[in-house]
Amino acid sequence: MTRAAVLGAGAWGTTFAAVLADAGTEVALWGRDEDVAAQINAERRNERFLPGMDLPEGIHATADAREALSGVDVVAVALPAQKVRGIIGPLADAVPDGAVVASLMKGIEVGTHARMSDVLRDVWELSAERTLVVSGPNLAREIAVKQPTATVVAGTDSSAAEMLAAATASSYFRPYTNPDVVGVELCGAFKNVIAVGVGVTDGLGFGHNTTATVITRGLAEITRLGVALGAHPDTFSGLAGMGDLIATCASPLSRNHTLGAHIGRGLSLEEAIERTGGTAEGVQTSLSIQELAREHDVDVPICDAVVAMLHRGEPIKELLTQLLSRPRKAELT
Ligand SMILES: NC(=O)c1ccc[n+]([C@@H]2O[C@H](COP(=O)([O-])OP(=O)(O)OC[C@H]3O[C@@H](n4cnc5c(N)ncnc54)[C@H](O)[C@@H]3O)[C@@H](O)[C@H]2O)c1
Ligand SMILES: O=P(O)(O)OC[C@H](O)CO
Repeated sequence: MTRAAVLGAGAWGTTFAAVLADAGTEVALWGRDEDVAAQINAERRNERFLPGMDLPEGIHATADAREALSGVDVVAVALPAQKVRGIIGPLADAVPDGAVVASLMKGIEVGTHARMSDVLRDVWELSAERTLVVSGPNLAREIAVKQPTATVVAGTDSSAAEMLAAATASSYFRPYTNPDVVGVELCGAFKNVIAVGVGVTDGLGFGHNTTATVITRGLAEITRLGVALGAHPDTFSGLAGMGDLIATCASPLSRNHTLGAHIGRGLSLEEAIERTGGTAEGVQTSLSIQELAREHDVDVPICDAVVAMLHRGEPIKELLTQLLSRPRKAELT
């Protein structure tokens, strides 16, 4: 039987632990809060991060990360993207030599512009073959009640990706493998920025035409940057690309979408973060994406508008006018 450790007992880490347990994988879930771990073990609930959701029996929660990591075949990391480097650094010697390590995170590190799998590789000195990414249309609260969904397990070593896919597959969770780590990971991070943008237009009271426009042109931005970074063009129309964009931009469960809607209704960034709760990665990742795009000479006007709104407090209506009055261009380039 495969043994897994999940680091991070927030909404997604807890849900992913349930996915592993339901697939027959033995799973230890690490969270820093002892009360959260105690409640998961005693009541099969994580009321702080996943209120109202029942968890399966097979999860052993602990506040001791070294205990969670001991003897596992798979390590899955679900921590806030901007904090993960500092949190996992001290655990480097506790990661078993042969274990594959998967990033479940959807962000790009500010300053370094590193994708999360690169942060894991850097901090834990992992080979590319041992490092995986899981990303797709995966809203935690839907999966926690076993609503059917699919995801992508990306890895350069197909046998490692297949191992994690087998360790997560169940009657409600269908993993596909993909060798395009760069593309899958960029999709997961960049879609959060686009979801903030769609949330803003919702908050302004605009309808489905606007939503569809931002999603579609957002996908064009993600694809342009991804291809410039060496990703496979087909990844962007797949589950991690279009699939996750639809889920995140359409659902009120998305923290990024919700945060954008608060901004569109006139809240400040601080108020929006407070009201949203949980980790809305698009806020900081918008800065990294904008800088990455500049480095690679890629045009990302929606991302630019999100950065201007969130981080420079520029008026939304003026930014919209600027977006719509840019020089016209052909859709196909
Ligand atoms: N929630 C989802 O539906 C979902 C789905 C797919 C991917 N993701 C991604 O997973 C990642 C985690 O998201 P989440 O939804 O679980 O976030 P969350 O806000 O629900 O949980 C964050 C977790 O990180 C822990 N944490 C924060 N700071 C810490 C520190 N200094 N030391 C130790 N632990 C710390 C918190 O205690 C909590 O357990 C993000 O990158 C997100 O984009 C989320
Ligand atoms: O709640 P969000 O906005 O972090 O989105 C959650 C997942 O990434 C959706 O796939």
